[in-house]
Amino acid sequence: MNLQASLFDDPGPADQGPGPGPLTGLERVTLARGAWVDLLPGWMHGAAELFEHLAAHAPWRAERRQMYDNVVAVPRLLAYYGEGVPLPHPALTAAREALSDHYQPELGERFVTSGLCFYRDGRDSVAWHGDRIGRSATEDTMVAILSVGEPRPLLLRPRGGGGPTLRFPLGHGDLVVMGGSCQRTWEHCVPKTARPAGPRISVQFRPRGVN
Ligand SMILES: O=C(O)CCC(=O)C(=O)O
Ligand SMILES: [Fe+2]
Repeated sequence: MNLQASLFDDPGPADQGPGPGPLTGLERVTLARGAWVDLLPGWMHGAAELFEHLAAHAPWRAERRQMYDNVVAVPRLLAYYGEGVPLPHPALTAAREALSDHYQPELGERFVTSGLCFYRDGRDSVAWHGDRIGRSATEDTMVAILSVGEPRPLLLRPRGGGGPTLRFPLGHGDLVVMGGSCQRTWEHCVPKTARPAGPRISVQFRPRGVN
């Protein structure tokens, strides 16, 4: 059999569309103050196809927020899927369920909500914050983030200072999970950049009551 024929005969993973790989390669980085992050580059297969699907089909909203005396545009597009609301691609459902199965023994519950952010270019960003609305203000929890599209750095620093800023470039199907006290004792951001930056979509999976 020649190579060409064998390639056409083999319905490899690429023919099955986007989907998450195994979570066996996860690597944990232990941070100070009871926080940690788990990392798995390239977890989502077909990440480019998934990016195109989400960019075209998620119900993107451009939000505006009161900022002191002004109403300003939130510098990214947002979409949100609450508990029980079907996700816009089966690869995201598979990702959420795989994460839930993997982390349930440690987390004690499942990931149920999905927030999406679309960073169209380097002017889009999210400022320093912890996801501290709800139970995460007082309890350890986890927020799992899948990134598709071009990489943008996710930065982490201890809340209130006292340590170096860590930098994780995330895109192309990469997974990061922030765990332990990370939302209370650390902050994260995706900074603006003057350098050319291609579009990135992040999908944040969270347990009930964590925002
Ligand atoms: O886009 C990201 O990776 C981070 C998004 C984020 O921190 C949030 O939506 O709370
Ligand atoms: Fe966040």
